[in-house]
Amino acid sequence: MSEQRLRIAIQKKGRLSDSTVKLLKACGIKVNLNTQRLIAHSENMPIDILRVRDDDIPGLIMDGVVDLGFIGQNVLEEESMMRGVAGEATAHKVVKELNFGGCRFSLAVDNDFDYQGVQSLSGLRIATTYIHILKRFMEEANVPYTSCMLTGSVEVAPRAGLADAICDLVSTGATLEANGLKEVEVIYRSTAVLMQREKALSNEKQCLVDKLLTRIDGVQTAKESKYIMLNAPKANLQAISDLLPGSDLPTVMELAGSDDHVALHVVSKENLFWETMEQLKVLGASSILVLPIEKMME
Ligand SMILES: Nc1ncnc2c1ncn2[C@@H]1O[C@H](COP(=O)(O)OP(=O)(O)OP(=O)(O)O)[C@@H](O)[C@H]1O
Ligand SMILES: O=P(O)(O)OC[C@H]1O[C@H](OP(=O)(O)OP(=O)(O)O)[C@H](O)[C@@H]1O
Ligand SMILES: [Mg+2]
Repeated sequence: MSEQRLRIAIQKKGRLSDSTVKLLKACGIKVNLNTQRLIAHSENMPIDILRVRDDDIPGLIMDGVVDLGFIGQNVLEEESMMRGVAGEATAHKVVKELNFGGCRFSLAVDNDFDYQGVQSLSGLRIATTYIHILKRFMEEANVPYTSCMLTGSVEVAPRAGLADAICDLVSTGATLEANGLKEVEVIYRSTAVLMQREKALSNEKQCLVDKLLTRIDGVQTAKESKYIMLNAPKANLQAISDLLPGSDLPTVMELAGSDDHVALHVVSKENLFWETMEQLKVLGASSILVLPIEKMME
């Protein structure tokens, strides 16, 4: 691997992989990730993509072996605490928060457990993957407990008799429900982030990182924005514009053959909900189109 090429670590297979690969592609990085190879070289930029288990990504950045890494904040936090205890290097920079991988790290117990607050867990055994984040929470709450470290299938621990409670990642809550568990305490909220090694990069590499960060902003803003087109009666133009969420100034255009209606186009920073569309309709708007935006640069 050449020192001149930017090294980016991504999760090989799992919850973050698809969104990360999609983001890299949307940023214009051409790379063939259809093979099983650990390292993939971009065809159009001096970038190498390393595909590893997510647990390994923070360490690779903290040891300066890799320049950038896409990782869940929960894994980053856990690794930082673990290395802190072991006296190992933890320095890094979080250079971008990402709009995927959103989840919470929560305590959960059996549905029939009489939970009266975190004190109810006193002296019990809690299964988790992220033992340090759990430890910090329980110490702050001053509740003694025993931890049981499991790297997967944490939700089955109570039924299997391995633990009395669990602390695991939750998004929809479907996995908890399927295992007869209820969420009782959210102890950490996480999204995916882009992290960079602490030691300065060469000018060329840093320029490339800056370009990538601008492109990520462009992709993320575009994803949250919509291009809205509609026809509106001139009499209600102001009322209609006021209803459009977080929008820039609209473009108003003549409609061929109509004296009392105009076409209105606007980029909105938020999605347009059905309720708002119905209100627009009441104000006389018609032919309302809400279109996705692929890229943006402001
Ligand atoms: N249900 C979820 N919804 C959204 N994001 C999630 C969810 N579960 C986990 N995540 C986020 O995605 C990250 C990766 O989750 P995943 O389940 O793929 O990890 P893993 O099984 O540890 O993978 P690996 O094999 O790479 O170690 C988590 O650390 C968390 O930040
Ligand atoms: O609240 P939910 O939407 O049900 O999501 C929560 C589940 O998602 C994650 O696991 P994942 O499905 O990624 O599989 P894994 O256990 O193999 O990591 C997490 O570890 C939970 O088990
Ligand atoms: Mg993992």
